[in-house]
Amino acid sequence: MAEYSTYGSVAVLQVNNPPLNTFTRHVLQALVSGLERAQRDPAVRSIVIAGKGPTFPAGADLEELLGTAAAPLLSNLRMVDKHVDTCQKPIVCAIHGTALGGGFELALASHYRLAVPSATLSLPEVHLGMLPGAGGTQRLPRVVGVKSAIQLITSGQDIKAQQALTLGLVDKIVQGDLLKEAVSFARSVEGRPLEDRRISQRTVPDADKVDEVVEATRKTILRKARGAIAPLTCVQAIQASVLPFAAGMAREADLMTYLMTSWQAAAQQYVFFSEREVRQWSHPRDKHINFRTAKPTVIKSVGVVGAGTMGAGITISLLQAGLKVVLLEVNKKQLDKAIAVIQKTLRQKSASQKMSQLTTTMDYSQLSDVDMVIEAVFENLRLKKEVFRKLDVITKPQAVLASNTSGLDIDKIAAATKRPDKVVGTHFFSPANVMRLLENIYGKKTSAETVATVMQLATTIGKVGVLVGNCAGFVGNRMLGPYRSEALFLLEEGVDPQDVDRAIEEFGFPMGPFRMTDLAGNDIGWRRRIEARLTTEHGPPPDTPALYRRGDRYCPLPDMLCLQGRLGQKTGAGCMMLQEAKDDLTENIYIRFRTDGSVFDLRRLLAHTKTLEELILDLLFADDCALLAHTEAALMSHHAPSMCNRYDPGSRTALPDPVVLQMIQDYRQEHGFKKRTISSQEIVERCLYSLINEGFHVLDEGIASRALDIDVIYLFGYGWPRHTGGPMYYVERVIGLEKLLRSLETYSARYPNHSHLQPSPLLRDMVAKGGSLAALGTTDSKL
Ligand SMILES: CCCCCCC[C@H](O)CC(=O)SCCNC(=O)CCNC(=O)[C@H](O)C(C)(C)COP(=O)([O-])OP(=O)([O-])OC[C@H]1O[C@@H](n2cnc3c(N)ncnc32)[C@H](O)[C@@H]1OP(=O)([O-])[O-]
Ligand SMILES: NC(=O)c1ccc[n+]([C@@H]2O[C@H](COP(=O)([O-])OP(=O)(O)OC[C@H]3O[C@@H](n4cnc5c(N)ncnc54)[C@H](O)[C@@H]3O)[C@@H](O)[C@H]2O)c1
Repeated sequence: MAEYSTYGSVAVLQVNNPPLNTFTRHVLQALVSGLERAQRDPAVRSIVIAGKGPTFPAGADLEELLGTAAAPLLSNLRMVDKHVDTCQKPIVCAIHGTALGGGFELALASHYRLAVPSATLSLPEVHLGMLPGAGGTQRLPRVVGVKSAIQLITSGQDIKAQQALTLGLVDKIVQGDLLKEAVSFARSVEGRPLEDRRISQRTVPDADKVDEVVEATRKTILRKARGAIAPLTCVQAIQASVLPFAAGMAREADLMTYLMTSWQAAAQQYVFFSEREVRQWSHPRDKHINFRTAKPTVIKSVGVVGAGTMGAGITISLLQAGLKVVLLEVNKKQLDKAIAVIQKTLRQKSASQKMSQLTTTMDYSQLSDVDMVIEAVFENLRLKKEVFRKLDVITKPQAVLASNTSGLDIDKIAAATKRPDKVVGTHFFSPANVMRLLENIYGKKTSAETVATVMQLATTIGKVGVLVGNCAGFVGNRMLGPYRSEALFLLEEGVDPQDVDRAIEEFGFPMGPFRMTDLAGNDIGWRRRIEARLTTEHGPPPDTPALYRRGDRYCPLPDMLCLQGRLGQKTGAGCMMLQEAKDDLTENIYIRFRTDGSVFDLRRLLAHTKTLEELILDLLFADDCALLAHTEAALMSHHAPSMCNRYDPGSRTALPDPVVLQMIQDYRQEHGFKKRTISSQEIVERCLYSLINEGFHVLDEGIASRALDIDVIYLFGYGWPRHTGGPMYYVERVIGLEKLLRSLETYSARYPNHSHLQPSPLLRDMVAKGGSLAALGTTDSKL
């Protein structure tokens, strides 16, 4: 637990609790005993504390901190702190690996800190809904000042050894044998006075500015982590660092107790463990196929097809993980743009050697040797099938073929190949090199080996892979459907898009549904609805009532906006919408054919001949890249106005757009909707409860095997606020399943045509029988 040895006058205490040397009560007890022994032994004149194996202690053991062992753990932790802080012999911490939380706090309580260059230090407790409760909020500001301490503690960010040296958090970077160096360092400081080495005895350097700093950061925190109590509580504790040390420690302890007993701490710790548990996947249809039994294929090289927004991001992720990538694109201009984006991003990460792992091409035969292909072409089934047919012929037979589709049928795509067992969905989220989620979708014929391969790929590239079944929209986008519909219905009844966004953002989302649609592009959903024949490029399908589709309520407002060319703010850089362009609804889209230089009005072409998708497909399969480039350039030069908001040039701040507000008002009048006042609570409930209700359907159908899979998808892919634990956790632990059921019953009685408000049978069943979401997925009953 903590091995004791001596090297002449130096006692060495090595924490040995593999794999992370976390502090359990027994480890701490062993540390206390070791410190007492070293203090008692007159031959010992200095002490070194280190971690055995791969790391210095990574903090308190969460299983114990959260369980019944919390009290002895905490009392032992305080005892260690006291022993270290008052020790009359110099204590040197020798840091390697990750000195996190309580581990870093132990180091701060010691007199000297040495670290290897690769060491990382951090106080990540805020991510667990807590604060650094072993003196971290009191000692860190005494070294780096209140301003930096607030920044480091409320972000929980990593501090690399070199930065720690600059900040004065470590005294020396050790290049050679850490333990040997630490022992010799300890020997060199024996007998020196210790009072000025005790951080607890120092004063906070920027104490006079504390109120000013706190006020400024409080605003940022309120904006960035709306609804989360831990960051603000951390600030309160740090604020107390200007008090005498003992008073500050007492304040820290009180605030820590408050946080540890909060529902948010429990929610965030659930998130921590769920993020790890999703790796322990099992095939929902056959539990014998799981992370233990299925062996992944080794992937060393990956082909990426399509160098658009997603293709470029996916390529960056793969290169950063050290994989070889062949990036294929049919549009030369787009390829050049993607290369520039990739180069720039990797340069920022000073990873120039990674560029040498990239081959770019417009020739499919270059994919003949890759271990896997990830397709990221336009979201069109016909095109994707065509691409997979081609890939099936060109790539080696054992290569895995994955699609980054946002929701198309994986089985239909697989059917275009002679290797459906090797076809799988790998749904990345935009920006693909930043967003942590990888939603992996197995089809009917996807083999266990293929599933294991893409789940392993997620880990290799630092993503959180979640395995889900195949259905329209899979888990994430399918659940988003009802949420978006309900947001639109709220517009009909009287609220403005900004009201909906505000309510959802106050709940904790970084962006409400309308700002999100503006950012992603309103045309994405429009194309999907056109493909699903819910609408057409010219308006509702013939003989279709304006407000109904297939018997269900339908809000055509987004289609109407698209028809007016209000396609939303494109995600590409510098694509802010301009007011002048937005009001020009008569603007046309032109295609210039290279062959004869003639210009066609795309709208007229669409009206008389084909759909936009079909037209683009024809152009693609004309195998004339220059022609495609012209088409895309023409499409891009069209200044599409935003859907609901106005964006001043160069700004991302969404402003209400009077044109849209007027349009909604006219729409209400035309369809006889009476405007009424709607509370934020109703907005949040109707949007989020309908999303969560769909989550119950997803579980019922076995599309997701566990509630935690859904939570992880929403936390890592959709910006669901982390402090609430995810949609399913939140509803079960905070709202209560019974309350959810009653609310859905009330809303569905009021809106009988909103089918997504009808409570799911699984929810009813669970409320009736008192079942728990956590227990779902541990039996095969529903799968
Ligand atoms: C008045 C009150 C006083 C209170 C005093 C409070 C003291 C202090 O302020 C509180 C803390 O220290 S809070 C703590 C502050 N510290 C943190 O927040 C550190 C959190 N940990 C991490 O950030 C990462 O695990 C590392 C970067 C350490 C390693 O990353 P990696 O190499 O990718 O490895 P991996 O896959 O991530 O983990 C491997 C296995 O270990 C498991 N496990 C991990 N940490 C655990 C823990 N603390 N515990 C238990 N288990 C923990 C993990 O679940 C996984 O289990 P599985 O069964 O194999 O799935
Ligand atoms: N953009 C998002 O937010 C997002 C998120 C998740 C998933 N997706 C999915 O990822 C896929 C790509 O989306 P995107 O946003 O990157 O699209 P995009 O329009 O930015 O890029 C698509 C690229 O594919 C290229 N392409 C078209 N046909 C090709 C072919 N036959 N061979 C090679 N390249 C071809 C196009 O030239 C274009 O550069 C879609 O299936 C989409 O649904 C998108």
